[in-house]
Amino acid sequence: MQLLANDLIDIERYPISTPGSQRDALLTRVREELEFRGCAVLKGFLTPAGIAAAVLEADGVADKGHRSYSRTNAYFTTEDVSLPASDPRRRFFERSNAFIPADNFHSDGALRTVFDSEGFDAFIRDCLQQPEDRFFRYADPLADVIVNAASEGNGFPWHFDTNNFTVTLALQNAESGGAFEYAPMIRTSQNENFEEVSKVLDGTSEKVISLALQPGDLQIFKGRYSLHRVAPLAGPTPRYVAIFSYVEEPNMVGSVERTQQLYGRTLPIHHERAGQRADSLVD
Ligand SMILES: O=C(O)CCC(=O)C(=O)O
Ligand SMILES: [Fe+2]
Repeated sequence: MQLLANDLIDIERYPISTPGSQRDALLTRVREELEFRGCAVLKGFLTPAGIAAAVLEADGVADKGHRSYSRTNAYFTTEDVSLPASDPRRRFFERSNAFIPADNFHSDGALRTVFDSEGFDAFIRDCLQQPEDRFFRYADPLADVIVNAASEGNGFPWHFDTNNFTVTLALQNAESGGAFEYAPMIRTSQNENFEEVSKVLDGTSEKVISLALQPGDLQIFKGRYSLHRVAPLAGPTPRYVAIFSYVEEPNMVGSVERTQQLYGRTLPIHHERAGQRADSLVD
């Protein structure tokens, strides 16, 4: 049976591809949330049928998730012992999440049916108020559409994203825990703000916001500048979140090191394009 985007997305509530006052009002609300907190949520973006189809798709490829459960710092870099031990670049945490790489999600599956639906990219770009020449899909064939499958344990510890803009679709929650926590706009492309980053890692920052997302919720998030994590979780049910990534530069892919860590493999494109970045943040 062919999946149709209009059955998967609640288009009555979220007419993302229909110009008009309802779409305009939605854009106004989302832009405000993005401006003040670097994050906006569209509750119930997927229909119940959309949630069911996406969970079925994720379950079907869950065994393709890379489960290295490695220790990572907020920057996905290897340890630099020349730095003081307290430096946030030397603070490593355990992960308990596996990423199901993008090449497991096919164009006729639920996730790409939503992602590739007419007007989806344009709506996200409008929300983010990005000019056309500063808004591209992440060109990484292992990472443009992935599922974060987190099982009991530490979740996905504090980190920054390489891609500028992340769009997530919550699909399934664990029995407990797994909140999305973030420190809005804690760094800029000019300033790493290691001091405040350390406070977040220590659990002493007052900047952290916690969101309990429900299956079907769409979240737009500026993850390159906002330190964030999936809080520890418990119970036998994996937490599934689909992630669609966008960047400000064309042709951008993940670094070799990060791709190897997250997906357990790299492709020639990761080596060919190593180091192509618009900024010089750590990663
Ligand atoms: O699963 C989530 O809610 C977000 C995961 C995340 O931060 C990431 O994959 O970079
Ligand atoms: Fe992230």
